[in-house]
Amino acid sequence: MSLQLDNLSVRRGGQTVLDGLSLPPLPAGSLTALIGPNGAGKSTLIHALAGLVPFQGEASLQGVSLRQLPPAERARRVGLLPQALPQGSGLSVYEFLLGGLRAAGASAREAEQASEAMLAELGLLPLALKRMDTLSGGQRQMVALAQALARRPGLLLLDEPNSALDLHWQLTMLDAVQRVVAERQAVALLALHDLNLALRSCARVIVLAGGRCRADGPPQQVLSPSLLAEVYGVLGRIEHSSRGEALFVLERLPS
Ligand SMILES: Nc1ncnc2c1ncn2[C@@H]1O[C@H](COP(=O)(O)OP(=O)(O)OP(=O)(O)O)[C@@H](O)[C@H]1O
Repeated sequence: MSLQLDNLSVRRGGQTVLDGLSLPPLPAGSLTALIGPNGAGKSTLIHALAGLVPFQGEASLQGVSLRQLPPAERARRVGLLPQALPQGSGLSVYEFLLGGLRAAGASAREAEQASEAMLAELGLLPLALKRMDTLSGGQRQMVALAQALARRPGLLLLDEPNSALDLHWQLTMLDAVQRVVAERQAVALLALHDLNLALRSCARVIVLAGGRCRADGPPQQVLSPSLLAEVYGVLGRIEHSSRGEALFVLERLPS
């Protein structure tokens, strides 16, 4: 499985938001971070790949054009965690997961098994019978991610999956994403602002700015002080802890 983007462009509101994006294939089995400043086009790329925003050019998963997939097949193959989370509803968490799986074509029995297994794997069983409209923002994000993961799609598109999560849940969720992606040999693209999570969990980082790819490669190579200054307008650097972990240090604005 791999995801190929070739000359992908998106116009929104009369502006070119993604400008002829071509990338070496995104591999299966590991996480790719999509980083870049606010307004760079990260969510737009994720929405285009999920079929929510029209695009020019080509995007194909294992040689199959995403644009040509019928909606039901696309729902089966592509799992999306949007930045704007589902609003509360009267559904229970368990029913919400079941609904996502059924919409992606699972039988009732498959949906029940996959929902229970994913809630158990993520430690979310205590929330199973809670109504969606009684959850906190972070709990809703966990449940929406659980729904995307439970379907075990070939392409996972996660838009800031950790933005509402506390430290424990950030690691729980990213580790679960890594497990599912490795087991399923799925392609995973995660829009992230937290460079330390990109360093910890992602094999590759794509830096978007102004709708174009400014850098692409292993995080420790890509996240150089000069790139951070150019793309974000900040002074920052990567340091290594005494245990060898790469850590991003945000210093200050340039004087
Ligand atoms: N529905 C829309 N209509 C018109 N323009 C839009 C729409 N959604 C986004 N844009 C524009 O597209 C550009 C890219 O937005 P996008 O949300 O993809 O950026 P992003 O990199 O995800 O930003 P952030 O980090 O702030 O979430 C921005 O200039 C934004 O104003």
